[in-house]
Amino acid sequence: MPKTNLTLDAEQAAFDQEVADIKAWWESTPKQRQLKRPYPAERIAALRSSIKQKYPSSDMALKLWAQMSEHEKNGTAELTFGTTDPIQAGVMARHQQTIYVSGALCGYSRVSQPGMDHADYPWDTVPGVVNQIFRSQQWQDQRQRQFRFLYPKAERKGLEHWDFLTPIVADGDMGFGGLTHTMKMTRAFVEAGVAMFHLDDLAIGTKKFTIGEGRTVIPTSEYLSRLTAARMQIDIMGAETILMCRCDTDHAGYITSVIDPRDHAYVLGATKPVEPLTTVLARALASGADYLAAQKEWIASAELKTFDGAVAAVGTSSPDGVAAYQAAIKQAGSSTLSLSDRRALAAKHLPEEVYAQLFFDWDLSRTPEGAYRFAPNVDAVISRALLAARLGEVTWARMDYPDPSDIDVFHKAVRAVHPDRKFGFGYTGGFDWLKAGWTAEEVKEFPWAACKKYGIVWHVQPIWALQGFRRAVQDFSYLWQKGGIASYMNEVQAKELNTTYPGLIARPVPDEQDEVDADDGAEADGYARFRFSGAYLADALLETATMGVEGDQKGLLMGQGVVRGGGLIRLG
Ligand SMILES: C[C@](O)(C(=O)O)[C@H](CC(=O)O)C(=O)O
Repeated sequence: MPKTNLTLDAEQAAFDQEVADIKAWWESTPKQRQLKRPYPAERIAALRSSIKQKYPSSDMALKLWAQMSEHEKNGTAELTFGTTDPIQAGVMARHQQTIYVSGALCGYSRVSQPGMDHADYPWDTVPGVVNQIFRSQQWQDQRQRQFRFLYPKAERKGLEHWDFLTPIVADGDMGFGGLTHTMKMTRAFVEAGVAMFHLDDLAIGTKKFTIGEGRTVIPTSEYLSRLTAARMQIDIMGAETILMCRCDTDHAGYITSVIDPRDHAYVLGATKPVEPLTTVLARALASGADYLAAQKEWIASAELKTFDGAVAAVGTSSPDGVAAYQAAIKQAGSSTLSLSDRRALAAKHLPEEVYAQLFFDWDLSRTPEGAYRFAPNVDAVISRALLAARLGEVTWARMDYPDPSDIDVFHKAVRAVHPDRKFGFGYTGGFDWLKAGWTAEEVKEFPWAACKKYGIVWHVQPIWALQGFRRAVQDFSYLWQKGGIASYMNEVQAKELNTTYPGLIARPVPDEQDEVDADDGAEADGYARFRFSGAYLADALLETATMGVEGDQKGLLMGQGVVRGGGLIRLG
């Protein structure tokens, strides 16, 4: 017995309509048109549930997209920083257009078991923090709105009016597992209200670059599948959520697999017939020898090189053969050539006796975890970013070091193919710009110059709450310890009571000015505190909820008359 009344014809018609709607949506805006999905609309329609939902994430994404487009047009940029705290996020609304929820910060402080930036917390941790911040933004927005409507129209123009609904950009790290983890995380982000999140190409469980061990990335094909999984989930939800394709290949030290020929040019192998590294390391461990020293010694003995490097080294006696090889791989599309294609071209272009001396073995240098050694250059990052660009609207090449040449070459190369591309840029806490070759003047101008020159419209200092907030807390803790309540009163309270933070103004509603002026000082102070706490929103809610209650009972229900003027909505 069928369990639904839907006829086959009606089911098909609804499906066909859905497919047509999806196709029209994908063609409807430049934001959508730049995406080139590897799957058809029919697939997405079939993967959807029949209940259509609308997500605030779409509103926030479109708002962010408009902000970034405006920056791009005007040669300006958004500068934000990382936080995980709703209160800080609310204050940021004054000068920032976006909020960044950093994975490193979440792992440090928003989990039951804190740790460093290793992305080893559950996949729903960052979406959970985004959700909390987004709800608090909505509350701030609601509180401000109600406060504003305590004033008649003419007087509202004297009040500061902030946009608390600041689009949230979040750290999706490497998607936290297999593709279905990535989809679940994506769904959680969309449901949480995120405007944009980034996904990178780091390997799962090996994010440890912040302690200098070298990053491990995944093959290009796996990175693209990861991004596709996220895009697909966003499409299934019919959302506008922006996907930022972050690439961490710059200076990565390892790659998990060599399944994708597009990575082969950068994989290192032993060019001497040495023992496998794993054998040497196992022996060192068994004998109690220094593991790192054994590894270092092995690396020196293996003379690690890329295959092209090995060809160049062995071919010093045959510069013509090497040049012919290099020309051949260039002609064949160097960045996509597999190792066996390269070997065949080396055999063809090097003299026989030179080719016979060529030794290259990338298995010998695999780590005990099975990863291959990797030596990518900026071209590798460009190739990945170009392939990823069709799946996400914004690009970020995460760099360990602000190398002026890499920054320049990377952005120009991607823009040469996608002239309208928007980029994000992250500053790590340890960037030493002057050491990297920038002048003080260039550093000062960087955020704005980078927009005009490269289209970098969104800049983030992700870990401000580690460096900047720590500093602020230290300063205050010293002040409080030394100066007690007097310094609190002068340095904190006095400034805050005069704050212009919308809706937290210690200012009475105009109609009641006289009443307050007539009050004795204590009451007036109480009134100010009442405003400061923002309690008027609760009073307005109570007042509205008790509108049907008569006479004296009303005062009781509303809590000893605390509502005095606080909740009355004046529309004028
Ligand atoms: C942005 C980042 O992913 C983060 O977790 O905040 C980190 C920050 C950092 O290490 O400085 C990153 O860039 O990987």
